[in-house]
Amino acid sequence: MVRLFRQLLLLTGKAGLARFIFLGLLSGASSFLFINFVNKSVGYIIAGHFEEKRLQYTALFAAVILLFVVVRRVLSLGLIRLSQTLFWNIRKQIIGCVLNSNYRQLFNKKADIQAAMTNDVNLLTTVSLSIIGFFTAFILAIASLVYLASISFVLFLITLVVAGAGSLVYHFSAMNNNERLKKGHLLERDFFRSMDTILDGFKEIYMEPKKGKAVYDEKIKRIAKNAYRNNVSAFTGFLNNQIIGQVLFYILIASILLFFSFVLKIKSQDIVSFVFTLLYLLGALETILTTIPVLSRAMVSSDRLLDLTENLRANSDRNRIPKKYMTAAEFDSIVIKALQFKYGETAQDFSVGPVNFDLRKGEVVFIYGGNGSGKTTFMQALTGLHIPDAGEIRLNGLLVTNENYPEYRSCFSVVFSDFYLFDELFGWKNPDQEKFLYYLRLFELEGKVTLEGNRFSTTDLSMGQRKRLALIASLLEDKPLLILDEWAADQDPYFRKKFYTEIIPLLKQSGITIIAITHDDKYYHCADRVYKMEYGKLMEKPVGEYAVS
Ligand SMILES: Nc1ncnc2c1ncn2[C@@H]1O[C@H](COP(=O)(O)OP(=O)(O)OP(=O)(O)O)[C@@H](O)[C@H]1O
Repeated sequence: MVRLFRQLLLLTGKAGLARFIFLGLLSGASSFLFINFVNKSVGYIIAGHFEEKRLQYTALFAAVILLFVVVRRVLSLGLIRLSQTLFWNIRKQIIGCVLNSNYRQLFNKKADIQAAMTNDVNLLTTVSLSIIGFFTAFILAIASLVYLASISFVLFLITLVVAGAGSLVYHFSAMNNNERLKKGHLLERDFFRSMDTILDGFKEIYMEPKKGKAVYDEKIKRIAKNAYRNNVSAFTGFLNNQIIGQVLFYILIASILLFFSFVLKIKSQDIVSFVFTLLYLLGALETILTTIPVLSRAMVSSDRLLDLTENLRANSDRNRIPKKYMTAAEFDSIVIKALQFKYGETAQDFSVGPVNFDLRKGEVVFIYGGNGSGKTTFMQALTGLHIPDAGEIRLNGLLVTNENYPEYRSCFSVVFSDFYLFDELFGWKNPDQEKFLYYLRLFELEGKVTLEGNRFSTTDLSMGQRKRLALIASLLEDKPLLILDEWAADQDPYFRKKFYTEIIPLLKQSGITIIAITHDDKYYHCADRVYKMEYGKLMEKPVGEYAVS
């Protein structure tokens, strides 16, 4: 609650919040004034001298209705704006944190982020709209209680005892319900995970519907069943509370009419006013009680959102935009000493290193090795995607540290084996069209794709062509180092030959330094140096071994 309040305060500022509170008070006051005028009018009507008050009360009713409309309009507009600002601010904040977060940490948080972006943010913003009703009802309830005390203090005390008993029941059951709501959120996250499995693996499911049925039966159905049970008991708990609250009030009203009015000898006019105000109080309490479950869910959502942003921030590696980009001409060397990287903490977790490795300007280096030997892991540690656990990296003699990692990473263009082909050259406003056309010819994609502004006309290409386009996009970035992870694996034999024997020498000639992970031993002679990765250890192999036979 406090965290949510702080978040709101950040958005509204102190003056803005004071304005909302003032308007909320006015809104509650206008509702209370209305009841008060109704009560008074009824009193005058019962007493038989309403005629002389008719004009005065016409004006008072008109004024209070006008006040109600104006205050509600201003308050509603303010809250709609606030809820939309909250909605987009939280989304932007989360995306900002995602963009700044550590690659390894982010990997495990996909489902959490998706659930937060859809469920939690939506809930939080819709609840901010129901706050008007809640706040007005709250003020009305307080004012009604004060009014009740002024009519009959004894009846007021009895009302307080009944309200207190209702609140206690509510409080204890709400704690259980909130736990259930938290569990509901966890189930929602599991649901998103399974949804991802279905959407990402749809090709495989389409080919073998048994897979889809198994995911449906074993995951979706189980989650739905658990979520159904959990949510039904949470909401039943809230509804039961509501019913208990209402029944207590009905008993109170009936007791006042049938019993207390005679025992306490209260004037019939006061009894009418008391019961009338009690009915209004009941309405206000009903609004409060129905809004509380939504508020509780919003509180859980807001806690989850704040936990997520705090967690993302804590794991941020401040992946800022580099202050300076190195050109190919400026690049001289990368020297790596005793680099080590380990996934996780246990003895079973795979590790790479210690690796000693150096790379000079314009070199072409190939790395090969069995599946799972650690080639990609090494490449990810070399490029700064994974931060090494030990050892040092020097770029042009300068030690790479946490402070200059962004500049270091920006020296590499990478085409990952599981690359993502952006349909726009994001971050490059005016790409060099001539260079693009040159590469398009070189990679034999002419007539297949064009560059419109910085957007590709299409990315609906074959896998091999998509990889060629991804490489072109990387080359347009003009980085000194090019890293390729099994790039040629999807190319046909003709283009594979062209890639190793023509394209790589051309790129080398233009000053680009290349590291390629490759299983194409037929072309290892095209490299200046060849390394083998085995169980996380990198060993240099003589290139002569791979001379063309
Ligand atoms: N995200 C990860 N978390 C934990 N361990 C991982 C992760 N990714 C890979 N590994 C482990 O690291 C080892 C090396 O994986 P890596 O991808 O580096 O191998 P590779 O040599 O590139 O293999 P391939 O030729 O199959 O692509 C694997 O055996 C795997 O157990």
